[in-house]
Order: sequence, then structure tokens, then C-alpha cells
Amino acid sequence: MSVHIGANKGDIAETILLPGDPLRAKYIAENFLEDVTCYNEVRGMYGYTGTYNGKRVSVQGTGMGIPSISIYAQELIEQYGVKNLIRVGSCGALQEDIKVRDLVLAQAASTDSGVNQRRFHGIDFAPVADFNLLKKAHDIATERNFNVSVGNVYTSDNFYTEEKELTNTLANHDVLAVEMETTALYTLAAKFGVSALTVLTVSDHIITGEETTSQERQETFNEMVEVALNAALSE
Ligand SMILES: O=P(O)(O)O[C@H]1O[C@H](CO)[C@@H](O)[C@H]1O
Ligand SMILES: O=c1cc[nH]c(=O)[nH]1
Repeated sequence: MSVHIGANKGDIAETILLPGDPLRAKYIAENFLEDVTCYNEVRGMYGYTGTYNGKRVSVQGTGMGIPSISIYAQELIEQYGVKNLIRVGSCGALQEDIKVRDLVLAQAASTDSGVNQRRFHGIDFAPVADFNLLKKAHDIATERNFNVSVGNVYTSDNFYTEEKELTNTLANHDVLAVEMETTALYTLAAKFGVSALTVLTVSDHIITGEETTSQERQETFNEMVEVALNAALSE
């Protein structure tokens, strides 16, 4: 057991999906995996291991924001030997041609967080996705005719913000969407020499104001899960 995960060594697969919402983890386990066991209920942050097309895979809720995902990612890598981490999250779109329910693959992640400023003594580290996972995910999404965009995302410490000028500047520099975890996931993957990718579904639109319900955020982001599972588990 680690501090925040009540699993034994060997209970967690080398490949794991990481939704922020623990109930999305439950939904994924119940609807996509076979032979499922629940290995974690500590803090209600559900974790499950099962199989997808015969291959072993886990899914673990991470909670919201950089501090929370950092705890789960580090314990999964250091204490359970996880090697491939694919975040499956929701985001707010920053570009007009990206629509609600479209997919966004995070090639890189900008941030307003001070965490990496401290880690890298004030220099601007550029956290990036694993190229192989990114390429596979993009191939799978385009083969299936899903609406998908690839590019920079903005990992913000604030869900509620009045920084319209900042949002406009980010949008004008081709940042595709805002979410709250990817900078940390990519940085920890680089530190520990493992692979990471973030696959996002647009849950709301920062420019048009269109949004989805919390029920939809939990249960209807199936395209994202299909892309993540197939990219992570293909040879
Ligand atoms: O849907 P998840 O994966 O939680 O991701 C997004 O949703 C949460 C905010 O509502 C933040 O965690 C953000 O990154
Ligand atoms: O962090 C997030 C997630 C979804 N939508 C947003 O606007 N922000």
C-alpha cells in the first residue's frame, strides 16, 4: 500500500487511464473492461484493474488539479511500477473551430502553476507528450473519423478565472484548450522515464459558452476512452 492507494504490489497494470473524476473511473471500468477488480477506495478515489481486448489495464481517478494528480502519478510510478499513463479528462475549448464533445490531444502543456518554476529554479521547462502514444492516439482518432485536434493546452490552477485578456493571449498563441493537470503529468513522466499522454474531451466552450452536464462529463465521453485504450494497448 502507498499513502493514498490501498493496493498491493502487482494489483495495478503497467498501463493506466487517469480520469480526474473517480466516478468516470468507475464508468470506464464497468463499461469498457472485463474481469474487473476494484483495488482502491481510499478517499473515494476509485481504482480498478481489468482487461481490454485481453490486455491488462487499470483506471484510477486522480482528483482535480496539479497537487492531486501529482500524488497519484508519483505513487503509481514509483510504488506500483506503472509505465504508461494516459489522462482522460475534460477541458474548455479556446478555439472557435474546436466544438463541444470534440477530442483534444495535448502535445504540450503551458501553465500558470508555480510548481515547475520551483522544480526548475525559475526556468520555463516545456512538458511534452510521449510521441509514440500521441501518434497512435491521433492515428486511431482519425481512422474512426472522430473530430480531433493536436496542440498545446493550458494547465491552470484556477477553474474560475476572470483573466479574459490572458485567455485571449493564449488563444492567439494557438493554445487549444484549458484543463488542470497535464503539466504535472508530463513533468513527472519525464522525471521518472515513463510515457504519458493526455486525451481530452471538450466539456465546455470558453468562447461560445456552450457546455455539457456533469452526467455527460461522467458518462458520455466514450470516444476519448476508446482512443486512450487502443493507443495505450496497441503493439
Ligand atoms: O474532467 P477532469 O479529468 O477532472 O478534468 C477537468 O475537469 C476538472 C474541472 O472541472 C479539472 O480536473 C479539469 O482538468
Ligand atoms: O479545467 C477545465 C475543465 C473543463 N473546462 C474548463 O473550462 N476548465
